Amino acid sequence: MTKPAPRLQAVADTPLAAPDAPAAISPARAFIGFDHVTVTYGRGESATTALAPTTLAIEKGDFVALVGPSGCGKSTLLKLVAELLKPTSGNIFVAGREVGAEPIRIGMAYQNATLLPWLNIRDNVMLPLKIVPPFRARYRSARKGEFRDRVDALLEQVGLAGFAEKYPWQLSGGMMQRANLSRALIHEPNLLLLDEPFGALDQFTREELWGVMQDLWMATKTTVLLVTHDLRESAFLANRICVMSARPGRIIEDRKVPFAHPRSIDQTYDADFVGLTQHLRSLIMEARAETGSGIVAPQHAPEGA
Ligand SMILES: Nc1ncnc2c1ncn2[C@@H]1O[C@H](COP(=O)(O)OP(=O)(O)OP(=O)(O)O)[C@@H](O)[C@H]1O
Repeated sequence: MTKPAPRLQAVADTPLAAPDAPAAISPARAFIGFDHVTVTYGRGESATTALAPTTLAIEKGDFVALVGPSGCGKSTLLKLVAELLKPTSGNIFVAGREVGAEPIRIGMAYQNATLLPWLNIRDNVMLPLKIVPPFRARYRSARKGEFRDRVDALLEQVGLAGFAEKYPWQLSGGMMQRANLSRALIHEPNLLLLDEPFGALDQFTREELWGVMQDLWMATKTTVLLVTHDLRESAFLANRICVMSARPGRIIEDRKVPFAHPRSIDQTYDADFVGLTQHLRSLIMEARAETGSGIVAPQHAPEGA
């Protein structure tokens, strides 16, 4: 079995280079860049510092997984990128500009599929095309047939062929998440933000959707930021994993995942793969132990183990 990588101590807001650390680039030149960003919620005695000074540079086309103890600031980081939250200090860059300077197309999917119950699946998935420029103008100029074909093609790609006319309540949880992912991707986002989108699914459905997500990412090469508690999921999908400390969160390790895509579920039981997830787990266990807080999802044991 491959030896787990050595534990790395981070002493500043920039993590020490892991053996497979991505090349260092300046946040201002990155596709997504965090430059000494902090977040404190509230004020005075009720203030909670969620994010300690964090510097991070994500390149276009990266699939980055954010893992760490519960409450360490992973979702906070996603909200900053989506401009749902402003940093308390520091600068955030998107596509080489200050966040918000030039809007980019963002797709989002969360743990609970937020499909509108009164729309069928096709109309749910079509929604961003009605709202987001430049598609909005084309939708108004009666290109609906073209968009309908586009939605149906994507539904087929995610395994929902024949379900376009169904309503969300007629689908299983896994099917709803397939539709949710389709809606997040239909408008060809430059950036996909995923906050535990597979967290509520059973293991087999989750693994199926990892395959769907991997295929979609390989086809589109959209930049993805995935928050997950499932370390196997992070190592299956991402080409880069950032591990965060307990709150106030900071990145304590930033490493490339050394396995070529496409990856198979069987591969996740290989010694190298298990070594990587064990290493991530030990980092998070140590981070949790520092504060006595946080929840780490158990690793899935190999079948028959
Ligand atoms: N609006 C808010 N007001 C006050 N505190 C908040 C707010 N949002 C988040 N927090 C706190 O900030 C910290 C980080 O929250 P965040 O949701 O980013 O963590 P997380 O790593 O995504 O957690 P989990 O893995 O459990 O989903 C937590 O302690 C949380 O309680």
